[in-house]
Amino acid sequence: MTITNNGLGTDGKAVVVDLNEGRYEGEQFARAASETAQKYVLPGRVEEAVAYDAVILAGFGGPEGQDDVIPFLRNVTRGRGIPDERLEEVAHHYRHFGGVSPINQQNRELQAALQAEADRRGLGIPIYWGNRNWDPYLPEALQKAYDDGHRTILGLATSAYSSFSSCRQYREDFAKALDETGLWGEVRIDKIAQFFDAPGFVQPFVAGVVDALRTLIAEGADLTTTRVLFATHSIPTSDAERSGPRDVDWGDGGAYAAQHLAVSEVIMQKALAELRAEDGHANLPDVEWQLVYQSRSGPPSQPWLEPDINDAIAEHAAAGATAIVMVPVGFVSDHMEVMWDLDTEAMETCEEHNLRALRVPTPGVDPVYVSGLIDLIEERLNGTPTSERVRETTLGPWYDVCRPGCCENVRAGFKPAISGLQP
Ligand SMILES: CC1=C(CCC(=O)O)c2cc3nc(cc4[nH]c(cc5[nH]c(cc1n2)c(C)c5CCC(=O)O)c(CCC(=O)O)c4C)C(CCC(=O)O)=C3C
Ligand SMILES: [Fe+2]
Repeated sequence: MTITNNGLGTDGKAVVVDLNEGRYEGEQFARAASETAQKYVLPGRVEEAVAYDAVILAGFGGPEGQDDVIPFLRNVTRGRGIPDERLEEVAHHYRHFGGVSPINQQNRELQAALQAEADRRGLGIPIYWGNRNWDPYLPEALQKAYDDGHRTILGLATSAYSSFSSCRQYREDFAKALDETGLWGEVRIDKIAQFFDAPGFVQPFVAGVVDALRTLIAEGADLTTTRVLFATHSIPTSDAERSGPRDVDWGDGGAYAAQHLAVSEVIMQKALAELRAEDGHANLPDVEWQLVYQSRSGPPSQPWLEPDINDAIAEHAAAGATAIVMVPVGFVSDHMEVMWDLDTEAMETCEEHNLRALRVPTPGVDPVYVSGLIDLIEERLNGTPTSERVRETTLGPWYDVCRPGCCENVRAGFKPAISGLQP
C-alpha cells in the first residue's frame, strides 16, 4: 500500500495525497492515513500543475421512462432496505412527468457545452459523462476514458456545496468506479473542489434575481414586502454538522449552511447593486432574504435542516409579505427537485397565500457557468496559486484535497474516496 505525499506539506502549502496508487483496506488504510494526516497542513489546495488528459462529469442521474423509475429509486436508496411500496410514494413526482427526469438531458447538454468551450480554448481535453444512480454509470465513463488512453483524470461533480450527499458521496463513487473497473493504480482521478462561490456559478443567480426584481418593479410591486427565499436541499442535521472539515466551527448547519448563507448574501448584494446602478433605481430599498430548505425525506423522527420552504412562505404571508422570489441556489440545473418541490409544491403554497411568486433559473448551460467550470479545470491544469483563484466569498477557494473526516457519514460507514485524506 502506498500513499504518496507529493511533499508540500510542512511549508504550509497543499499536500497531495495520491489515493489512486493502491487499493486500501479499511483499518490498515485508516491507520496509515492518520500518520500522513499528522504532516498534513492546511489549506489543502493543490498548487501544482497536473497534466490531466480527460475530465469526467459526474451527475446524479435520473429515470428516462416509467419503467426506469423504481430501479432508479432502488439505486438511490441502495443499502437502506426501503421496500418498493415506499419507493412508489417517492415515485409519484417522476410518474407525474411521464417517468422522465430532465436531469440526464441537462447533463448531456452540459457535457456538450463544456466540450465546446474546452475546444474553443484549445485545451485538447475530452469531457466524459457518467452518473451515480443511472445510465450512463460512472464506471462506464471511466472505462471509456481508459480505453481511449486516458490515465490522469479530473472529476467534476454537478454539485457545488459540501456535505456527504453533495461532496463525499461523489468522491466515494469515483473510488467505486476505480474498484468496479479494476483500474486502481492504473488511473489517477482527482476531483474539482466545491465551487459554490465560483463566479461562474454565482453570476447566473445574480442575473436571475435582478430579472425577478425588475419584473416585480415593473408590475408596481412593493419590494419592502417582497421576500427572496434562497432554497437548497435539506439534509439530516447530523450530516450538516459533519459537512466540511471537522476542525473548523461552522456554526449551525455546518459548512453546508455556512456556504449557502455566504453565497446567498453575495448574490443579494450584487443583484441590488446592479439594480441600483440602473436609471431611476438608485434608492431601491434593501430586500429581505432568507435561506430555506426543501425536499426533505427520511423518517419524521430524524431532524433535517429547517425551515422548510413551504412553512417559510406561510410565515412570510402571515407577516404581510406580498411577493416571493425563489432562488434555487442549492442546485445546478432545473431537475426534478426544482420542477416538483419549487415549481409545483412551493408555487402552490404561494398561490394559497395569494402571493405573487417568481422562480429564478438554475445555471443550467448558461455560457457564464460553462465558462466558469472550464476556468476551474484550467486552475488545476495550471496549478493556479490559491491567491489567484477568484471566488466570491471569503470561505473559498474550497479545498482540493479533503481532510480526514470531511463530510463523513456515520450511517454509511467508512468507504474509500478519492481526493482526500482518509478516513
Ligand atoms: C444535498 C443533496 C442534493 C444536492 C447535491 C447534488 O445535486 O448531488 C441532492 C440532489 C438530488 N437528489 C435527487 C433525487 C433524490 N434524492 C433522494 C434522497 C436524498 N437526497 C439528499 C440530499 C441531496 N440530494 C438526501 C440527504 C437524501 C436522503 C437519502 C440519503 O441519505 O441518501 C432521493 C431518494 C428518495 C427520497 O428519499 O426522497 C431521490 C430520488 C436528484 C435527482 C433529481 C432528478 O431526478 O431530476 C438530485 C439532483
Ligand atoms: Fe437528493
